[in-house]
Amino acid sequence: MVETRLIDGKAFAEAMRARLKGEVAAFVAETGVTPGLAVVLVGEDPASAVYVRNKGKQTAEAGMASFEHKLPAETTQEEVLALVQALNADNAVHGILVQLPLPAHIDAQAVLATIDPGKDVDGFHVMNAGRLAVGLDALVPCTPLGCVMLLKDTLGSLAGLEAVVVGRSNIVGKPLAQLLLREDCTVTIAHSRTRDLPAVCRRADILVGAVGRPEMIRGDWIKPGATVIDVGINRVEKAGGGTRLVGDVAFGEAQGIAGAITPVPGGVGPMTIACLLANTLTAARRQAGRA
Ligand SMILES: Nc1nc2c(c(=O)[nH]1)N[C@@H](CN(C=O)c1ccc(C(=O)N[C@@H](CCC(=O)O)C(=O)O)cc1)CN2
Repeated sequence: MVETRLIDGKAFAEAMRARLKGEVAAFVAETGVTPGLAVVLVGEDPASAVYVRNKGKQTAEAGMASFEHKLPAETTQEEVLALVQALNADNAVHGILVQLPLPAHIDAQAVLATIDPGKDVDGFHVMNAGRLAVGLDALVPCTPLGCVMLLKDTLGSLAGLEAVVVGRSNIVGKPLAQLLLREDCTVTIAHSRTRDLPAVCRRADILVGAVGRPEMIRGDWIKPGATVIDVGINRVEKAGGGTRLVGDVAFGEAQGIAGAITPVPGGVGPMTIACLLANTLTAARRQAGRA
């Protein structure tokens, strides 16, 4: 039986935001420029509306300017592209984020491709994905960046560790694999067609769940002592009515097996917005020629 340590992403993100607030104040004093983040929300998805509200609030708390653009669900692709182009040209805006998912009639790839790569604080533009893949400086997707920060804080050096990322999305799985490779891990990306997924997971010193399937990764898939990062945020029905959030990992079963694990909520989720603020400051520094 292993004693399982809880990785407190909420506390880590709070400390990071406090640090960033100081760095933003120093940047403003030095340059006279206030970093600005524009967030575009299309439609009325309730979870997205909460995330966008929190982004605006935390951006302002960090001393940065927040520009929110809320568009109705029936907005056309051309209208979204025109807004992104206007934000690209706006000198007060250093970071642009289009909240995902977009309504089905909008081609998300076309929208992401229109964002100026220097203002792409989500790191989803192919230019940033490519730069990350070949080891050049890039704006890095926020959730994977947050995962690696928590891992390094928990484990120190990640060099030589066997990492298994379950999930191959462009937003989390693929960029996270690139970041872990950059940390000299031996990386496997597993997915729905992987043969004997439990056996692949059992090899992992670092096991990441990023599939969006509630509690799919069971306790007996975890190698004793492994560090488990749960990126899943799944809302499920509670037995007595109402809903609760669970991750992609069966958290209760992981107790006594994993060496350390991120909870849901309060693990990886809060790191996403903290890293977004960090990317916005990085983008502003680069645009001001200070990085
Ligand atoms: N353009 C983007 N769209 C989306 C991203 C993204 O990084 N860029 N990620 C997710 C949503 N997301 C941010 O946008 C996000 C998700 C979760 C959290 C978070 O703090 N979660 C809390 C629980 C929140 C709750 O109660 O529902 C936690 O895990 O503790 C922050 C941001 C998809 N879209």
